[in-house]
Amino acid sequence: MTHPSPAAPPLTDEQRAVVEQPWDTRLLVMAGAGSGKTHTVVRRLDHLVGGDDPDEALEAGEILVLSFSRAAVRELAERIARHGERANRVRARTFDAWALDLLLRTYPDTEWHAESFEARIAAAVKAVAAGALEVTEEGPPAHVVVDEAQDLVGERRNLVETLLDKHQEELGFTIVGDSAQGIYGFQVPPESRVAENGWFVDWLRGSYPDDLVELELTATFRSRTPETRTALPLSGRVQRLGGNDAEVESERLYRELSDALFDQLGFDSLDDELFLMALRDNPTRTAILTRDNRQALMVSEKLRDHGVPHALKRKLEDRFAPGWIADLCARTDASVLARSRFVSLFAELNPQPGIEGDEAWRVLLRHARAGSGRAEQIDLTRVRELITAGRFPEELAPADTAPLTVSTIHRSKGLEYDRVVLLDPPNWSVLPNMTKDPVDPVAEVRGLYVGMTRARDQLLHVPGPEVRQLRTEPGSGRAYLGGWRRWERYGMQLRGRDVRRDVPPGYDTGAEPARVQEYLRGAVRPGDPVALHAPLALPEGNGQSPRYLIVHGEEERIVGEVSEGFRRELYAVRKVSETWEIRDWPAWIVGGHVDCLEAVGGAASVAADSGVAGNGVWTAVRLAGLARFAGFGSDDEEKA
Ligand SMILES: Nc1ncnc2c1ncn2[C@@H]1O[C@H](COP(=O)(O)OP(=O)(O)OP(=O)(O)O)[C@@H](O)[C@H]1O
Repeated sequence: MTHPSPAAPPLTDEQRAVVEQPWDTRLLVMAGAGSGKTHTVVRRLDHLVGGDDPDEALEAGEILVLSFSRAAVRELAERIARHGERANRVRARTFDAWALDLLLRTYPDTEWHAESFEARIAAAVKAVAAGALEVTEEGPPAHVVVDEAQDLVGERRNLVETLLDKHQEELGFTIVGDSAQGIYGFQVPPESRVAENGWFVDWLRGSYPDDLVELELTATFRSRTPETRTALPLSGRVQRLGGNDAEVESERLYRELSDALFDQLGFDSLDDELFLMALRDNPTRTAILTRDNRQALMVSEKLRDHGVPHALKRKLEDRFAPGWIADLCARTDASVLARSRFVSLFAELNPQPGIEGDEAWRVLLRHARAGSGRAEQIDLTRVRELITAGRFPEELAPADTAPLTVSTIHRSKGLEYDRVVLLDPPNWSVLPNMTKDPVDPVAEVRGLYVGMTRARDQLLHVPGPEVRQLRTEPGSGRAYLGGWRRWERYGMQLRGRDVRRDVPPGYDTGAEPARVQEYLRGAVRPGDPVALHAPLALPEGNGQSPRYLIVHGEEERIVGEVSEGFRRELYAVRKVSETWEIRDWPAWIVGGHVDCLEAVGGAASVAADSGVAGNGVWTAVRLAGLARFAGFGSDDEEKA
C-alpha cells in the first residue's frame, strides 16, 4: 500500500492498480487527456523506490525516467517534490541529456557537444546496442519510465526500443501516453509521420505478446467545468485516427472540435478591451495557445503594445542554467560549499528562485560533489563546468511562474492551466495556406485536441493575429517581419542565445562589467523591455551586421551585447539576395524583451580581469520577442 502525502489527490482504484505493479512488470497505460497519467507516474515512482516489501524496492539510481522536454522534466520534478514521498531522489531526464551523458561516459574523447541532438541520439542508439550500459558504473537501469509515449518517434523511439530489447531479461518498464496527443513537430520529416503513427505501441504489443500488462485510466480530473470538458467526448475517435479513412475522419473531427470551441465564450479580437481586462492583473494561471511560433510572437507583441505582462514560452529544447546560480557563486570566494553555507547563501538570493534551498542543494550535490569521498560539499568549479558544458541539471531549470503565458500548443503538451484562450482554429479549407509543408490532417486534429484539453476551469477563444508578413529566414529558422515587396524587412525575432557569452556583459563596451552584474541582478527582470543599439553603423566583419549593445531601462544602461551568431543572422535577414546591397543598418532594434536571466560559465581569468566575482560564472540576459528596426540613415527605409 502506498501512502499519499497530505497534499496529493487520492488515487483511484485504476490508478492504484498502475502504481502497485511489481517493479519487473512490463506496463503500458494509454489513457485520455487529464486522466492523471503523470500524477500516477509520480506515485508509481514512490512505490518503486519504497513499496511495502524492502526486497522489492529499487534504488532511485536504478530507475531511468525519460521525458521529451526540459519543461516536462521540470513538471515531473515539481510534481515529485509536491506529491512524491520517497521518489525525490529519482531523476527525470530528457532523452537528449541522457544520450549525451551516456556518450560522454562511453566515448569521452569525442566532441559530442558539437554534434546535433539527432546525431547524438543516433550515436546513443548504437552505444546501447553495443552494450555501453553494461560497463557504466551503475549498470543498466532496472526500470524505465516514459511519459507522453505517443511522441516517441524516429530516433528517440529507436533508442527506447533498443534499450528495452538489449536488456529485456532484467528490465521492467512503465510506459504511459495518449495516442490522441501525438504531435511530433519536427522530430520526424513529414513523409515519415504516417508510418510513425502508433508504431511504438504496436512494437511493444508485438515484442511482449505474453507479458505486456495493459491497464486503463478511464476517469478524467483536469477539466473541472462542463466547458473545459467539451473535447473529451471526442477522445476515443481522436485516439483511433490513422486508418484508411484518416483524412475524411480528420476533417470531420476538426470541424466538430472547432464547433465545440466556438460554442464557448469568445472575444472579438486581441485588441478587445474586455479581453485585455480579463488578462491584466489577473492572477489566474492562464495560457494563450497558438498554432505556431509566428502567431505566438505576434500575440506577444500585441500584448506588449497593450501593456499586458506575460511570458513567451521558450522552445522545448532550450537548455541553460538559471540566473540565481551565478548570483550564488558571486556571493562567495570559496570553491567548495558545505550544506549550511549553501543554504544560507541561497536564502540571501533576491528574488528567491522558485525552488527550495534544500532541493537545490540535493540536486547540485548529486552533480557536483566535491572530491570522491563521503564529504557532503559542493564543488563550485564543477558547477561552472556543468554550466559551460550545457549540462546544468534540468530539474533546476527556471520555473514558469508568470500568471499569463503565450505558448504554441506544441510547447504546452503535458501542462495544464486554470484558463486557456485558444486562437480560433482556421477553416479546414485554408490550412494548406498556413504552412509550406503539406497539411498533416491527423496532426491538425491532435493539435486542436491538445490545446482544448489543457484547461481546468475555463476555455475561451479569440481570433488570431495576421501573420502573413512574418517569414522565416531559411538558414537560421529565425522569424523576420517582411512586407508586400520582396525586399522589405522591418524587424526580427530575438532569441535566447543572441547574447554574447564569451566575456562578461559590459566587457569592452565602456561599461564596467562588475557594475553590470550588480545592475542585472538588482534591476533587470523577466519581461522588461530591451533595445539593441549600434553605436557605430559599421559591419563588424564579412557577412555580419554591426555590433549592437543591449540596453535596458530609461537610462539605457548597457546589459550586454549581441553574439556573433546574431550579427550573422541579422545580416542574412537583411541580405535580400546575393546581389542585394545593404546600404545602411538600423541604429536601433526595439520591442524585444528580457526572457530571463541566465548563468553563463566562462574563463575565470577573463572574469577576474574584469573584476567580476563568481569564479568564472556570471549573469547574462536572455532575449525574446519580436523586435523592429528603427533609426535608419536612408529615407526610404526610415519611412518603411
Ligand atoms: N485521483 C485523482 N484525484 C484528483 N485529482 C487528480 C487525480 N489524478 C490526477 N489528478 C489531477 O488531475 C490533473 C491532470 O492530471 P495529469 O496531468 O497527471 O493528467 P495526464 O493524464 O498526464 O494529462 P495529459 O495527458 O493531458 O498531459 C492534475 O491536476 C492532477 O493533479
